[in-house]
Amino acid sequence: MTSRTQPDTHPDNLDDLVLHMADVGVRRGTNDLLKGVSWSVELDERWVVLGSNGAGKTTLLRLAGAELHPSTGTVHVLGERLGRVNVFELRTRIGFATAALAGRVPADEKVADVVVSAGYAVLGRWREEYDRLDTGRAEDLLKTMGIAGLADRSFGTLSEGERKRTLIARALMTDPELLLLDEPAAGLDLGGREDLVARLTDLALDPDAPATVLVTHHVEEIPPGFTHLLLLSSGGVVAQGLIEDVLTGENLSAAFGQPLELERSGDRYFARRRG
Ligand SMILES: Nc1ncnc2c1ncn2[C@@H]1O[C@H](COP(=O)(O)OP(=O)(O)OP(=O)(O)O)[C@@H](O)[C@H]1O
Repeated sequence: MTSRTQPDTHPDNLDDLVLHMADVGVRRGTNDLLKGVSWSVELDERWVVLGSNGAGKTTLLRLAGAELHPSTGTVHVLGERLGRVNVFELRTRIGFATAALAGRVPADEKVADVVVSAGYAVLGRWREEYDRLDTGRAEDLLKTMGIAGLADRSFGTLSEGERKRTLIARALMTDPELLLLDEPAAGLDLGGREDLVARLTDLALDPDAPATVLVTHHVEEIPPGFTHLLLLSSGGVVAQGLIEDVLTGENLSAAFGQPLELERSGDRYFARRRG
């Protein structure tokens, strides 16, 4: 089992680290949602967080998004320690695309406005005046995500895949220093998934793109270009490090609690139960 050297509690290279967690636990009642998690993400890294239902992936991402505080241990996000920083300011530097956010977008909101309103940290355009630079950037992002033609449609009329792409465009609108994507391919059909994987690969390979963390249940959804993998199980880290080192049948079997074999085809991965 491969594991990167665990970071210290007080890293001296904090400036190069987008995320740094040291021996982090999140406890609710008697449940440990996360325990003993130590993890760091550098500026140019693109991480996949993989694990079964209930493994703690969303909890980990919410810590990274400064939406949650740890019960134990320390979390630094963009050099700021949670608990000692104004999280409202910190969140403006983070792009976060989640299904929970999709549920809060008003159904009659125009797609272009869902994206552009991120600059004002609001959902639902009201009286803000957006300048030409903002609307131009929103148009470019919709184009990058392949949905420029939907700019005037209302969000409620979009398919699942179109909604996911709109929310990724919104997450990128503020030019964030950290991009967090929670199960971006969940609910997509095969074509939609493959299209999204290709777009996320383009993003991963763009040297100007922010450090990115993508949560998924499926190795098939790992976009080529992503560099690192953290495997979670029952709130703990099974393995972490470079994808080519960490993504093995042995580690997957440990993370998902059953004998799994992994196949690699080109730069994509496939997994199935052994035997
Ligand atoms: N407030 C809470 N109180 C108690 N348990 C909680 C609370 N919030 C989450 N949990 C539990 O913590 C565990 C981890 O949840 P989390 O949403 O982080 O998992 P996940 O890996 O994202 O799961 P999924 O893949 O199903 O979305 C789950 O078993 C969940 O039921």
